[in-house]
Amino acid sequence: MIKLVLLRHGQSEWNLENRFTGWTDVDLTVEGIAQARHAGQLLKERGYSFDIAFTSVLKRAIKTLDFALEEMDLLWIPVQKSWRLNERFYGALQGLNKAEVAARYGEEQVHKWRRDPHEHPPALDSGDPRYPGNDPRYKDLTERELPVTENLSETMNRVLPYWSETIMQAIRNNQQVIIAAHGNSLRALIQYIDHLRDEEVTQLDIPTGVPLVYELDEDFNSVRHYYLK
Ligand SMILES: O=C(O)[C@@H](CO)OP(=O)(O)O
Repeated sequence: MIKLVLLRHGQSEWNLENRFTGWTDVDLTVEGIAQARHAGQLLKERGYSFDIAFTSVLKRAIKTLDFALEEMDLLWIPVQKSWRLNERFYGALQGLNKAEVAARYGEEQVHKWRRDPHEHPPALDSGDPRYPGNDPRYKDLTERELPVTENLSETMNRVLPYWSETIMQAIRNNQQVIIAAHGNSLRALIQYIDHLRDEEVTQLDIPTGVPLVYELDEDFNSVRHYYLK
């Protein structure tokens, strides 16, 4: 039986301020750090250990992983970072307050932007300082790969190659894996692993800093899943 641990980052500064975050590289709050440490303590108490970790190139996920691994005395394991595990790119909404956007465009529209797998948030243009093409960490991405907006289904399209080519390969090599990532990159992965319909993924909200264990059979079919609490 394969046990895969998924961990959404701890509370970030913009979770707290209720702002659309996406690829903005905001830090963890004090509460977020405590959540990450608690996640590591729980994993240790329940006997989990890891051979390799995967995370995004955003510090809220990287630090969450590090705090959790520190609690497990596993800071030494290899960590692979990929932009493919980044949060969904929220386009021109990044930085805006979710309640203020709802007051302006209506709750229904904001709900669609946030949870409809096929709805695009407004795009930003490549001259915008928030355009990732200006950020050295994305210098190896092609223009096609650099997003100006993303819906959940496009997030899934860039998460899945990393899952099937890199992470599944590590699992096949009998490595115990933890993935520390983001609300929407994990939702995309879970939709795929658990064969969720669009309506089901719309209902799925993953809490910050709580380890989510997926048990998979040898063909990577989901058998059951549960949060460690
Ligand atoms: O702002 C974001 O990037 C995400 C995660 O915090 O928000 P939402 O849950 O609205 O998709």
